[in-house]
Amino acid sequence: MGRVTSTAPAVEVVDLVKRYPKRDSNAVDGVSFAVRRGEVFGLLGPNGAGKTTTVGVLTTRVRATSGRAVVAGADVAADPPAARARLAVVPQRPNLDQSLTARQNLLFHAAYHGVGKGERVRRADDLLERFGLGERADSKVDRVSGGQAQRLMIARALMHDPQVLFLDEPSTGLDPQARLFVRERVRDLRERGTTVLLTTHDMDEAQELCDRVGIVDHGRLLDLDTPAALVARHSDGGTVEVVVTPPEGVDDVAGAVRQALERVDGVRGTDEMPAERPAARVRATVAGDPAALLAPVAEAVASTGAVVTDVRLGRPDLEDVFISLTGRELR
Ligand SMILES: Nc1ncnc2c1ncn2[C@@H]1O[C@H](COP(=O)(O)OP(=O)(O)OP(=O)(O)O)[C@@H](O)[C@H]1O
Repeated sequence: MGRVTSTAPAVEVVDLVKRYPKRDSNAVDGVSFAVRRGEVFGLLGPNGAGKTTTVGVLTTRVRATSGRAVVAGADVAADPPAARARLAVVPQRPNLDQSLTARQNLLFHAAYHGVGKGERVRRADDLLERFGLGERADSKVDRVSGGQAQRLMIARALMHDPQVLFLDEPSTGLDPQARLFVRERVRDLRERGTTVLLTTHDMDEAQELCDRVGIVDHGRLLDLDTPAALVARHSDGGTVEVVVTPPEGVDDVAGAVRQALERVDGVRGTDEMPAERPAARVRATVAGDPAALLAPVAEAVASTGAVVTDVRLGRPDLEDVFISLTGRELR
């Protein structure tokens, strides 16, 4: 299939609104964003934020109340078949055909999308191999594990060579190993130039996988940028935690260390944390990057005569961004 060669975005959403019947608020409440071609883009938000509904509209499964959505140049409302030919979706819940083998699931999907016979067989072999399903190719799907089913759904989605792949909560419910495998496959797809739009409520997944992340809550897009830029914009600072051994004859080493740390430029405050006596653990809340304060913190501790035996940096992440934007935790 011919690829779109212009610089038009892979996905474009303008003022999208979806209100389900008999609901008194919008599930998607005026969302606009664009995904670049070749990008891995994440929608990050808690359950009920409107991520699945947004993907539903983009994949022609949900009809928008208003607004516009375009995938690989096809307007999803005006020309759903064109959109469906250029996109693929891996839904949250498994929807494989249980009566078919793994290979048959792939072949039927490709046949439905009009891929010729020789090409279907070639693609199925290639994808079964890439997704580590070679040995499972001729097993009935009801015998495969949850992780294998997820891999098979992604492989199936790729059978018609989509330009944009939608992954709805790709690693929810998977064990750590299966999760890792899915993440590696998403990175492969990026290298191959496939645009990926994924939804997640897992900030580690968003931070690790996505070139850019849109933070959604209550149907609204609160901010959108690279994970690093979001963190820089919405969370200032982190923590430096030190474990210290007191010098001979000092009873309140924690108090002395806290006093010394509070005089360090960039330290906003300190707390004493539980520790095994006679060691003490003190956490300093700092402005900016905590790594930049390592040297002055070490110096301040040394000035008390205590010896540092452990240091831990607490760097801000997308969870802090979410809290800063909404006042609530993501999970
Ligand atoms: N078919 C439906 N009919 C009525 N309300 C719905 C329907 N689907 C979703 N909703 C509601 O729309 C809102 C957004 O749900 P949506 O599933 O899009 O959120 P989400 O961020 O994807 O969360 P999840 O990860 O739980 O799917 C929620 O309040 C949900 O209850």
